[in-house]
Amino acid sequence: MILSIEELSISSRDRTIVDSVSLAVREGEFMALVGQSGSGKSLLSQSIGQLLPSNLHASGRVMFEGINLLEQKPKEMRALRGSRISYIFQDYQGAFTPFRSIGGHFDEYQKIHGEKSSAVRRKRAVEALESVGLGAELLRRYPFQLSGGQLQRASIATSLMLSPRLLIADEATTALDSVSGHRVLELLARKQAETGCAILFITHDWRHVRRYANRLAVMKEGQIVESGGKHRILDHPQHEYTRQLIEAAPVLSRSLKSGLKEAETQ
Ligand SMILES: Nc1ncnc2c1ncn2[C@@H]1O[C@H](COP(=O)(O)OP(=O)(O)OP(=O)(O)O)[C@@H](O)[C@H]1O
Repeated sequence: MILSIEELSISSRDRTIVDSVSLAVREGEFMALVGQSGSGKSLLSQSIGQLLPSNLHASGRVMFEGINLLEQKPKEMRALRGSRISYIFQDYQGAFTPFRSIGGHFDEYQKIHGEKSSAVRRKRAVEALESVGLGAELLRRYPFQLSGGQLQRASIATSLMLSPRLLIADEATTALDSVSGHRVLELLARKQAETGCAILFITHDWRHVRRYANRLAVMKEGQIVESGGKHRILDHPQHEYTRQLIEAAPVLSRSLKSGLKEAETQ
């Protein structure tokens, strides 16, 4: 188990938003987290990296490589984030400062994580860009000179540069058109196969669940109502809410065969 969330609750001053959730992510697996808007998926994922808004408090345990992340000091968490645990967000544009070149971002990221040699930083940046299908010439460009899909790929390259063991992707493809979104997912799946990192993938898109996930967890009103192997849940959902979600997903409500065909042509 790479990540074990045990009885995690997240509360504001006047309400409990995530209520005693337990969830495990295994080494190297692709775990999808689904559920209606506002059910607490993003907050759950933010709590793993101590990224919750300051008015919210997390309790319980978030065990990663033998340590409870909720108890780590901010400095220790900063060292872990980006190196052992990485995030990819929907708002990838927010990850870039407008007037710093793409190369500048890669450089800064590595400096923060202790790489002192500028030659090594440059080499790694080029490799990282190439690994997501982008050329070294992009290093000199500024964020506004890249398309949405290119920028998201550049942000993924940054997230994967230091070979994290856990990648948390919160609606990473939502802001992209379906072709770019599909490319990003293919890229993530390929990088996962190469590096063996686990992925916790938050999505509303059941085509992605169908195609890429190994296991999934379904969240409703701050609780996980069902989790397990993808095929078990998609073919034999136990919880009424899961059934409703699957029925509401246009691709999945048809037969498996046509659902797959549609996903493949995206
Ligand atoms: N800083 C905050 N203070 C108080 N409540 C918050 C705060 N941030 C989020 N919430 C509330 O917590 C609930 C869960 O939010 P969260 O963003 O985790 O949902 P989600 O499942 O990720 O939704 P979506 O699928 O739309 O992204 C929502 O009701 C939201 O309004």
